[in-house]
Amino acid sequence: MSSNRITIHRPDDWHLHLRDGDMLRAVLPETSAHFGRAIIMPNLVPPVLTKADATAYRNRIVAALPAGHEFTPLMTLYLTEGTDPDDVEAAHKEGVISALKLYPAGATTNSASGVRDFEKAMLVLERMAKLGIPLCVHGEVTDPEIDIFDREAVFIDRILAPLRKRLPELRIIMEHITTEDGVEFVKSNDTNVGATITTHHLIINRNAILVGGIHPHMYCLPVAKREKHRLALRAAATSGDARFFLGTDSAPHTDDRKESACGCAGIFTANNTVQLLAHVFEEENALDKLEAFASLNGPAFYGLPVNDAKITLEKRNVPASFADKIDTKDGLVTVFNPGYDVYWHYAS
Ligand SMILES: NC(=O)N[C@@H](CC(=O)O)C(=O)O
Ligand SMILES: [Zn+2]
Ligand SMILES: [Zn+2]
Repeated sequence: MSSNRITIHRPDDWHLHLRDGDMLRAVLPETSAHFGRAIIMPNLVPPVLTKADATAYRNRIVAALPAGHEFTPLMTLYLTEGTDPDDVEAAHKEGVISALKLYPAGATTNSASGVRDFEKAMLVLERMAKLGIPLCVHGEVTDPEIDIFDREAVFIDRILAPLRKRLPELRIIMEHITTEDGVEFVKSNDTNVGATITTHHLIINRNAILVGGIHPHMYCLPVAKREKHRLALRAAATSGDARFFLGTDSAPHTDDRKESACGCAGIFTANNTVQLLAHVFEEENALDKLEAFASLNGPAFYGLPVNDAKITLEKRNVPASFADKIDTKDGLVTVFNPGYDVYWHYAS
């Protein structure tokens, strides 16, 4: 493979926020232009709770797809203490859902209906383990005494490790890992545990949020950590280890809600992720591992085929240009800016 040109199977996004209504219509094309499939997060207001909710949401997504875009939304249900195991089983057997999503109550955007008492979710989790339905986890504790930079590591110790012991057959994806602890936890388990890694957590550390002023467009949850953690994430993503795969966590919020006294968490990367990843993997001398991370490991974990289509990226001596804002009827959404030019383009 020449280091200036790379052909890979079309990528998928294993963690994506599309929202609904006007926002959905504005952001969906930015994903469907690049990705074959995406795991669609259920944290709408109100959340996607049942098979019927997921079916209706999937139909709204498909209806919003631009002509000519080939894209399959993979739906999830939002796990609550009231989730009905029989509804989950029916949604799985009818092919409506690909996973359930666990939000500790209060951990992140629209997580108020999440789980407080994990005992109350055990019946559903046991059914999922039996049926092989994966659990996507937002892995942060919400205990106010725990420092925000420690919340992922503490979640692993308090919640995830005990859950693994209790239900070793449950397939778990630690979403958007941000720490060396997350990487080590995945590696110390078998193939029933995987993790998604975002584009932005491979690029920024916490300085990007706080140095030289406060940068609301660099704020997401879990919050970016110190540099050693970014390096651990880079090593995991570029290792080829099948348990690590791309989940952009592209999460649109309008500028007025980000640039505020209490700004929302979420970074939008749908439209520049693929080119940014080529840049990152080249920096790590690992372009040959890009396909595993973006296109192969995710489908393997979810038991799905790899996309037939291929894409070719090439490095040119002119920078790629990306929209820096997405125009929506709700307002502008700022796109993640890595702070440098990227020379990777789709080959025409
Ligand atoms: N990642 C974020 O900072 N925000 C996500 C929620 C989430 O994935 O935790 C969102 O819905 O905006
Ligand atoms: Zn999350
Ligand atoms: Zn998310």
